[in-house]
Amino acid sequence: MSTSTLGVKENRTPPFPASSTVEVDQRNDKGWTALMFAARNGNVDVINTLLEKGCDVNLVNKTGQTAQDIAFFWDQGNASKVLNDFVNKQNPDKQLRNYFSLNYLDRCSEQRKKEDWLQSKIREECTRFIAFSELKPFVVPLEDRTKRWRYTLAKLKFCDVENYLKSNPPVVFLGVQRNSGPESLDHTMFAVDCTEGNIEDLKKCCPGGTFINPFPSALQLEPSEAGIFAEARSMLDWLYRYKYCGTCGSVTVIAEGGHKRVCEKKDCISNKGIHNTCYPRTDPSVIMLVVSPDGKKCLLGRKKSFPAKMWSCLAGFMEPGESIEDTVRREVEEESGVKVGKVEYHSSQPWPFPASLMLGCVATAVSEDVKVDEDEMEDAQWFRRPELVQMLTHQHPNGYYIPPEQAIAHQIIKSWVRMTANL
Ligand SMILES: NC(=O)C1=CN([C@@H]2O[C@H](COP(=O)(O)OP(=O)(O)OC[C@H]3O[C@@H](n4cnc5c(N)ncnc54)[C@H](O)[C@@H]3O)[C@@H](O)[C@H]2O)C=CC1
Ligand SMILES: [Mg+2]
Ligand SMILES: [Mg+2]
Ligand SMILES: [Mg+2]
Ligand SMILES: [Zn+2]
Repeated sequence: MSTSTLGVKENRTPPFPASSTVEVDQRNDKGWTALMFAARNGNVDVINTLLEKGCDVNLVNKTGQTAQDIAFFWDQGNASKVLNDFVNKQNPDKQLRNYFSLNYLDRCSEQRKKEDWLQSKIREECTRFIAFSELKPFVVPLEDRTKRWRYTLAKLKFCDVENYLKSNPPVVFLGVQRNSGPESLDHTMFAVDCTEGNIEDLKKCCPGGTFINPFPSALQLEPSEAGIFAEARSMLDWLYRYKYCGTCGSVTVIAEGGHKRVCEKKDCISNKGIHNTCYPRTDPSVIMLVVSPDGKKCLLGRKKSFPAKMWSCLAGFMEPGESIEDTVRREVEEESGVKVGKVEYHSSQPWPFPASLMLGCVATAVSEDVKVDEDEMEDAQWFRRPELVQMLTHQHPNGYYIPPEQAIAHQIIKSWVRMTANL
């Protein structure tokens, strides 16, 4: 590739005088920064200098690639390493976590069986409670409206929820927030279901506090708390839905800090050995970007329930006895008629509506003809990379777009779009 394709002007203006300053993140007409060019050319010295001068390593060019993506794509090993190390140091979770996956609590599962320990923790001064009403989280709006995230979970004290606890509502032990430093204390965290109480009392303890709709408002929670919300909401939802024994129909009681339901009928078979009717459910689902056999297009669909103009990856629930690969092949063929060969795992995401675990994959199609399942889908179509870039950046001529960055579908699509050089 010639330099002009990358947007470097052939006839440069005279060099800058020694005393002048240059904006370190200056871009050309294709959105390329100096760091991106250095990454393209594997120039580690220039990369290090630019990083020292405080350039923004997270910027993307007009085709959605960061300097890191560019170095990786062009096989610039040393440049990739320098950029990866830098990004990892800046934010160790940035590359690894999907929204709803970042949960900083130590779940301390061994403590759940210790009823005395749980009871003493509930009353401790530094324990915090996250409240829900009808599975809506109690949050505090963030002051700074210019920021990307709008809410933080309200963290209540024992005295704030003491009255609610008297009526014995579902309570879930979520884990312990470990704090380092000599003075700092660990915070034990619980979720409490306040549906039956007077929620106005809570609002008095926490000025500005409000209950928000889990979907889509919870997608505006700070990402560092999204995983705690996911754990708490999926658990409370399970406790709410599974009041009766799945084996004999008797009433069950909540045990082990909310992580188990035990049948009251002593001789019920669910009280002998380990039974999956007693433990919280997780529903594995696959979500996949299907790539055409020539690697140039990918298949997106519109479920009938989607908002107008939004396209996303195909997705579907796993069935018992299926491997992830088999589910991907079956769901893609059911929904679009396209046959899939190779399936590669991308990443996963808890999806707490109510308890899915999305297993993200990239699948290679072995056929292209589309025959849409009209029961589930409104449409399915192949899209080329440039069109996906327009959808990612909300610049598509028809107004088409893909789900927001909080959805794993967005991340899988973005990572595929980035794996090319010449858009
Ligand atoms: N995080 C993301 O980016 C996205 C997540 N999703 C999620 O993926 C999941 C699966 O996708 P779908 O296309 O709806 O699946 P699907 O293609 O299997 O069709 C849904 C149908 O499957 C049946 N079904 C089988 N097992 C089920 C279970 N355990 N729970 C509920 N229904 C079950 C029901 O009849 C339901 O109507 C959903 O939870 C959806 O919310 C879907 C798209 C994007
Ligand atoms: Mg589906
Ligand atoms: Mg399906
Ligand atoms: Mg299905
Ligand atoms: Zn039973």
